[in-house]
Amino acid sequence: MAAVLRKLIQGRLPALAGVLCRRSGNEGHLFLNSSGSTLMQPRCGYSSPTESVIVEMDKATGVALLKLNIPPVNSLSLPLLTELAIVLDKLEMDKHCRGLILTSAVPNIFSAGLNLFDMMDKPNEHYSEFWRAVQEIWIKLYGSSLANIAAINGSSPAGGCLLALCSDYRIMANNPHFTIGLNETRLGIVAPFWYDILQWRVHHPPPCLHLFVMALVFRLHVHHPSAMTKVTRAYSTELKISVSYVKQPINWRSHEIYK
Ligand SMILES: CCC/C=C/C(=O)SCCNC(=O)CCNC(=O)[C@H](O)C(C)(C)COP(=O)([O-])OP(=O)([O-])OC[C@H]1O[C@@H](n2cnc3c(N)ncnc32)[C@H](O)[C@@H]1OP(=O)([O-])[O-]
Repeated sequence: MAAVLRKLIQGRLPALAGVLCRRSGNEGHLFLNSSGSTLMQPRCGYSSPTESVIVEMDKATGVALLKLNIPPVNSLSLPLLTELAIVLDKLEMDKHCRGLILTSAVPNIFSAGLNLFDMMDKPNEHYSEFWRAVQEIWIKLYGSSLANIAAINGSSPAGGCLLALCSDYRIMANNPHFTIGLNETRLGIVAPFWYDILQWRVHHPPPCLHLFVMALVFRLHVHHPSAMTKVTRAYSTELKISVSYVKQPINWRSHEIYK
């Protein structure tokens, strides 16, 4: 993974001016608490159970390791989405940061996708706020100037798959028990049309190409390589077109509709 990341971060644009996250000489773990403020901890620090996004910044490489840390399944609740958005903003503005790896601190689970309880028995205002937060994450990850990798170390259905697709590169643990894909249709949830845009980000075949194809076929798992190969061939034309759009920056004005 280190080699992949090194390759990806080559050519990273000079860091943005301004550092939102002020650091002392004590580089190491950076935690974001529920109020959005950061707490510096020594490199060998540990995460408090209440920290939902843990950031371990490696000063030598400029790579931040982001670990989702909401047991039992890292479901994307409004607070978690909000925290993640704040972390991404801070890293984007951190002149030391050149790339990030998104992974999970919860064993066997990357993310169970959107928190189902945020999508039921709530007032309409909540749904608006929740969906806005979902789209913010997509826009921030998709539009990030940092090289970003999803290290998928567990199951990653639905919105978890979205996080992976937003990244520049995906690496998934080879475990037959880990599943990934768009299962939300079973719940009556239709993937938004902007999911299509994610195909533009798919490059570096075959791993992320496989993942993209998985997003197109319902409940196809990574450990079915022969099925994957067939589907990949079937979509090869579309994928070639997609590659030309890789890293296409977001035009915020034209995406007003998503806000
Ligand atoms: C943007 C595009 C559109 C996206 C749409 C979506 O993402 S829609 C979302 C589509 N996502 C899904 O449909 C996810 C479906 N979930 C799964 O496939 C499995 O839970 C698993 C493979 C993630 C983990 O398997 P496992 O055997 O390791 O664990 P387990 O199954 O025993 O669950 C442990 C606890 O977590 C709870 N919980 C789980 N998910 C969610 C959730 N999303 N939310 C809230 N809670 C959730 C579960 O109820 C249980 O709670 P309990 O009873 O202990 O109080």
